Amino acid sequence: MSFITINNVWKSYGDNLVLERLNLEVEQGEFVSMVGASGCGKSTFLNMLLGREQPTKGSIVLDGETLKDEPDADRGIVFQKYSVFPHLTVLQNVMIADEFSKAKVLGWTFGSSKKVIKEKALEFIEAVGLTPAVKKYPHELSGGMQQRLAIAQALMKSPKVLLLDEPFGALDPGIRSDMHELIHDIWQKNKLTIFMVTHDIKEGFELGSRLWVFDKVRNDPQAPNAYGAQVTFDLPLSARANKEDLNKMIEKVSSN
Ligand SMILES: Nc1ncnc2c1ncn2[C@@H]1O[C@H](COP(=O)(O)OP(=O)(O)OP(=O)(O)O)[C@@H](O)[C@H]1O
Repeated sequence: MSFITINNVWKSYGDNLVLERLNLEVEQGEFVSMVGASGCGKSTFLNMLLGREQPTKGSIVLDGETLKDEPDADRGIVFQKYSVFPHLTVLQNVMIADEFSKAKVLGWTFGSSKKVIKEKALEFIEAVGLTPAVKKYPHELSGGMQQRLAIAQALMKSPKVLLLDEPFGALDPGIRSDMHELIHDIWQKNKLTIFMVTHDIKEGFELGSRLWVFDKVRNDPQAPNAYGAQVTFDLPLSARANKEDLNKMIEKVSSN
């Protein structure tokens, strides 16, 4: 059995059918990039993986268990908009991300467990390159640094699956490519399974080990909500596609 199995998943909101007939299998350690037109249901799909939304029909099975109907520590998420706490330092922001650490950070628990959490937080802070900023507050950080902080927070929960919803959409191109390196390294080192929504098809090709294109196969102009999107392309990608292959693949997907 695959690590994640998506069994005939349909999702609608009222009479708006957003996704239909999704049948997909994902192995542990895959990095799935997801692209598609605005409004075709990519975030909705991510929200179902997170457990924040339920399929209208069908099921999603993670590691042998049907997903519960609420988010848990198995799945960490990083959004385009930074989710850091403005009144906490970098270190406190990462420590508080630990599921059980809230009380400890606030001072109700002292001693060795707090020390362990701090050590773990410092490791992730180092992994995302924020060690020099450990005592800084979010308003003292650039956009890229805040996003690094959000990634460290997500990793702190040791998720089996990392969900990225346009994580680099708000960043400048130079910083984006640094972040690509970072997320690629984190993916490899932690053997994570990653799902990333992006509007940048090139980013999807560069970063993923697999690319899904969401699109509507059927379209009724008289009833635009009657049909949902499906995954119309499921392309395996080499570890890091070279530029020439990349351009060929982009042309192939863009012409469809
Ligand atoms: N909570 C909700 N209630 C009702 N409709 C919703 C809800 N969430 C999403 N939708 C609808 O589902 C459809 C898909 O939205 P979704 O945000 O998943 O698309 P997307 O592909 O991620 O779009 P974008 O690329 O613009 O972020 C849209 O028609 C949206 O209005």
